[in-house]
This record gives sequence, C-alpha cells and structure tokens, in this order.
Amino acid sequence: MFDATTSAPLERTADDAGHASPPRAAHVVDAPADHRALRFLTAGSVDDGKSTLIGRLLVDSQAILADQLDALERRAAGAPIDLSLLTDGLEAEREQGITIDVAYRYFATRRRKFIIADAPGHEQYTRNMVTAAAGSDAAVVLIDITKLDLDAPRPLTLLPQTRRHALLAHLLRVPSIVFAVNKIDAVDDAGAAFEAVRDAVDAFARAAGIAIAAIVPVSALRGDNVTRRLDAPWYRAADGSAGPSLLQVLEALPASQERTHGAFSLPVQYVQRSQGAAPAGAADGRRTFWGRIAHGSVRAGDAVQVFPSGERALVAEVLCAGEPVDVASAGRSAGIVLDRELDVSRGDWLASPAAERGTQRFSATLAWLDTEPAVVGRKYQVRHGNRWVQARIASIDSRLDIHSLAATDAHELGVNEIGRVTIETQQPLPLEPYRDNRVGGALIVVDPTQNRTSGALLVEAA
Ligand SMILES: Nc1nc2c(ncn2[C@@H]2O[C@H](COP(=O)(O)OP(=O)(O)OP(=O)(O)O)[C@@H](O)[C@H]2O)c(=O)[nH]1
Repeated sequence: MFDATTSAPLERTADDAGHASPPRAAHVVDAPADHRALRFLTAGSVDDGKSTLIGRLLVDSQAILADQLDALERRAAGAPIDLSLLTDGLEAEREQGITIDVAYRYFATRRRKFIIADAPGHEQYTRNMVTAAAGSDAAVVLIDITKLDLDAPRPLTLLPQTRRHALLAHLLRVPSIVFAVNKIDAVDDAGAAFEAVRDAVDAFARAAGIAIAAIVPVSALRGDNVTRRLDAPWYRAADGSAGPSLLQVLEALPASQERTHGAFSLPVQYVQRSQGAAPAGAADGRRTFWGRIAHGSVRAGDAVQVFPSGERALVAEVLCAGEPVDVASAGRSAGIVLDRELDVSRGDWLASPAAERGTQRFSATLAWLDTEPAVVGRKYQVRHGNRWVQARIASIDSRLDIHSLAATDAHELGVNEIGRVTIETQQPLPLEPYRDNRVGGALIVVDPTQNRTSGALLVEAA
C-alpha cells in the first residue's frame, strides 16, 4: 500500500571500474531555503508503533502527494517522472553508511518535503539507526505509553531502549530530537499518563544533556495528533490553543545548515574519465572526482589539496547531477574537475588546503553493535569516507552507564554499549572531531573475520 511513496533507488549506470555514475540531471529542483526537505528517522523498541506511525504519516499526506505528482507530471510534459530524483544524493549517503538496510521514504505536505530513513529489523535496529542518524536532521523517538508502569512513583523510569536510542541520537548529533508518546488511546487517563511520561523524559534529558525539540502525544493507530491536531484540555500550546500535531512539529524543525560553512572536504567515491570537451582551465584528459561533500562548500577557482598525497590544484569546474554549478555545498553529491592532472583515486579526499598530514591515533566514542564484545588489541577494518584501513583498539577507557549516565571503568564493550576508546590505525586518516564534521569524524568498524559491521566510532579528538 505504501509502495508508491517509497523512493526508488536513483537510476545509475556503472563505469569501467564498476562504480556507479552520477544521478541523471533531469528534474532536479532545489527547494527554496525555507522549504528544504527534512530528513528524519524514527527510533523505538519492537512494537512501539514505528511502522504504524510511518504508515499514518504517508497515508494521511497521500492527497498532497498526489497533488505534487500532478505538478511533476505536468512539468515532465509526457515524459515519465522520476520520484527518486526528489531524493538526490541518498544513494551516495547510503554508500557512506554501514548497512544497506535503511529504506528511504518520501512524502510531502504543502509546507515541506520529508525524507524518512526507515530502519527495519529488530536485531539490527540499533545498527541501522546509526546509519540513518548520520544524515538526519531530526530523530523521532517513540515511547509506547502502555509499556510503562504508570503507577510507579514519579518520576517514571523510561525503558532502557528509549534511553539508549535518545542517547545515540544525541551522540550522533542529530540536530533535533522529538519524543512521540504513542498509544495514548490505550490508557485510561491519557492526560495524566502523558504528563507523567513528559516529566520522565524531561528529567532524563536534563540529566543526559539532551536538548528536546518537542514531546508530542500521539495515537498512530487512530491518527490522533499525527497529522490531525488533538483537541484535549491536557495538551495545550502556551497561548492556550490546541498543542501542535507531530506533523506540525516536523514542519517547523530546522533543516541542518551547520556543515555548509567552514573548510571544504569531499571523500572521493569514484573517478570518472569523460570524453567531452574539458572546461577552460581544466587539465587535459579530463577526470571528474565524484563524491558527497562532507563539509563546507566548493566553487571553481578554489584551491584544494589531495589527501593523502598532499598535492594541490585549483578547481576548474564543479558539477551537480551532471550540470556545471557555481557552488556546491555539504550534503550534495558533486563532481570536481581540477586544473591539472593529479593522482587521485577512490578513498582519497579533496579538501581545503591544510598543513595536517593525518592521524593514526585518536580517541573516540564507540557505539558497539556486535554480539562479540569489543576487546583491546583486536584488529578491525575501519571505513572513513570511502577509505578502508586496518585498526586496533589500543584501549577501552570507559563505558557509559545508561542508567546513572556516568562513565564507568570497562575492559570490553558488549552489544549496544557505548564507551570511550583509543584507536590506532595502520595508515593516517584526515580525521576531524565528529562535533565539527559528521562525515569526517565518523568511522564504521567491521569485523574482518565475519565481514559484518561491528560498531560506529565518533571521533572526539584526533
Ligand atoms: N492501541 C494502539 N496500538 C498501536 C498504536 N500504534 C501501533 N499500535 C499497535 O502496536 C503494534 C505494533 O505496531 P508496529 O507499528 O508494528 O510497531 P513497530 O514499532 O513498527 O514494530 P516492528 O514493525 O515490529 O518493529 C501493532 O499491533 C499496532 O497495531 C496506537 O497508537 N495505539
């Protein structure tokens, strides 16, 4: 039933090396600044109502989606329309991620476009959540009100999974965290129950240093307060009017802008050799270096430096979706043509010139996702941007106790545990603190013996 709104993968072709070529240019329209799409993920334990909530959002906005489709069809003037183009860049983002188990769904209201990163699968849920969170503007953490002991002394204790998901979203620096208190139709006194949960969320968030964007009561099943406002005396805005629906909250959240300022960096995903005429000032035998911009912006004339070679060049041309553009910023997939022939391959970085030569030892927050615990001395493969290197855990410095929120001593990290570690890599990497750069500061850890994702590293200090 919801298939029509699931974004199809971008149409891609493979080059000689088997790497995908960039999305086609047709129909890509940048939304005005205040209409940028909001990317969000939903987090919750099994049966909290995640699927029902996403279905509700999609179904209740169908009419509007249909309007949008009409408009797109008119613009395409008879040619088939390609909905996936509305989610430009997601494929590349998915490749940056740790699993491909995250499906992106698209819907729109009159006020905004939305992209939901839907991470199905119970056992791998936390793992998928880490993937989804990396590129998200917001997280909706679901709380099943029927699972809480509403008769317990106040403040209520939130379930460990709720605390973990909220902490992960916070550590992953998802800019806005919304708590959706679901199944309010299934409790006797919804007002009192919601108030108790709201106080518990407030107390937990304050202790954990988590900024709350909103706490919203919903019934995903009945549709109460998802898109349709709930007119209840116990849920009021400051001016006394009915409190906002979840959709109204999402419509008003800021899309992140943080990464478009500051130094430029782009992990090269593949190198394309083109036949066309080179732009003025470009090197002969023109090559285009494609990737998703991790940080900052780039325009023709900018100086860039290649990591690891350290060689420098000027940008001759910037391409987006196959077309030359004046400037491209973080979050977009872009192709860079340089003014001279340099040795650049997949896994390298193009970045604003800097003196740094990379790091081989760094401290990081490690979210461990594997049933085999993380232990000191073991060798793993880590992926940073599009580069794989061998790494070992030099030390496990502490573990975060999700109940007391204190850092405790630890010698290993078990599944779903979060800790502070020191990592050593075999080759230098151009690392940045995750708080400054969500791509340049994140690494995926893979257990080479099992070839599975074992954890995610967020660089604290390089
Ligand atoms: N009473 C009530 N039941 C709900 C509500 N939302 C979801 N449910 C029920 O809760 C159960 C789980 O809902 P799902 O949407 O499948 O939950 P989920 O978190 O997506 O779970 P998985 O898909 O199994 O990960 C289903 O039986 C739903 O009908 C709600 O608002 N009120």
